Amino acid sequence: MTTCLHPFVEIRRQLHRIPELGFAEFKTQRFILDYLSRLPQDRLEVKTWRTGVLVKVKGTRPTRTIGYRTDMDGLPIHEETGVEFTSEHPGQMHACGHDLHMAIALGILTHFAERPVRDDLLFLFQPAEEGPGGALPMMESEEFRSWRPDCLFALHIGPDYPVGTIATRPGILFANTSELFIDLVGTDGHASLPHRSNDMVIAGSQLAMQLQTIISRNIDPLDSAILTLGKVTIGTKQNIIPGNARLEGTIRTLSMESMEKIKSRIRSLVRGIEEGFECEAHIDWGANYCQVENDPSLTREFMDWAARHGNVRVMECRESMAGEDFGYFLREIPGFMFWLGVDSPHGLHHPRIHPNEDAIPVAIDLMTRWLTLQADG
Ligand SMILES: CC(=O)N[C@@H](CCC[C@H](N)C(=O)O)C(=O)O
Repeated sequence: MTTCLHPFVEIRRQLHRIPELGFAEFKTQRFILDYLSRLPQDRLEVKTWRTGVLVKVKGTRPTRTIGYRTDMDGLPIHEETGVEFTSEHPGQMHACGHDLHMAIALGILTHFAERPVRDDLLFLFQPAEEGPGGALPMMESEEFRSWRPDCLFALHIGPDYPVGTIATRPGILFANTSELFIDLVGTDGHASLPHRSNDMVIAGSQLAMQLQTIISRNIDPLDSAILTLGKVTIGTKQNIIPGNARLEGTIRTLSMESMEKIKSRIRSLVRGIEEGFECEAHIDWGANYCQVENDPSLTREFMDWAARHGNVRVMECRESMAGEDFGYFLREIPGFMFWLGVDSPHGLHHPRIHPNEDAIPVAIDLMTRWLTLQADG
């Protein structure tokens, strides 16, 4: 027996098959452009920027531009869901819901392409959210600046929330982030000659432990901050003293002050390791995202409206220590982001994340009505 899928669930599944990493979303961009070409064209204007897409749906009597943003990229994760629409790209997976985000954006866009409203609507398909960050360069592009919206909205799937629930808060929703890469360089040698080498196993593991003192000893306990080392690479063989160590991680804070303080402590501890172990060190901060700070009054208005007129249950949530480069847009343009409940037993970035697709029509309906309210006044 074949079941008839909701059209945007089908689209989500097609996108799920072709995850691509940041700024390599070539098939994804092609998929979106092909889809757009099948919509009524009379009110659509389409531009590309790198692997992203910008779509304007022209209003009937526009006075402003209402924006909606989705991200596009997948992650370097080997999928283990076992679904029949599993990733066709080995080692790459939509494990952060960007396939759902895009399907929802296309659903909303389709509605307005067929039923225009008074104001212009701008849909941003933004690449590279997972890194190195597409929001900031997209904002700086001529393509964006010439169509800059007056307000901007977005959602992120929330595996911890049931379908039919949305969660958000006025003010900070997502943390400041900074990647962290530290290289230590000592001297390789024979395992039996420690006095003639300079062992980076000892220096690197000392540093890994010392870094964990920063949050517990230097940050106000009532503030929130994280320093996670996700990868440490030292050595090649059990009887070789390795002269290189690489520590890779991420820092999360709810204020720029804490971020600066943590970076300053990292610099000091790394200097201490250089001095104490007579090695050389190099720190690279990688990609940095600013916090997602929801506009307080727009967010409150949305939460009250959704609770009364939406088809959803609305929760006021706590801040998340995840990062999102949507924060760069909200630094300049009023708007908000919210969690869309998708009730997955496995969380974001997990190889078995399995969002409940019933959330897709819920989000399309909710945001179509919210954007209509914004655009028709
Ligand atoms: C929603 C989500 O999971 N976002 C990512 C953003 C990555 C930021 C950056 N590459 C880093 O690792 O610091 C997250 O890991 O929170």
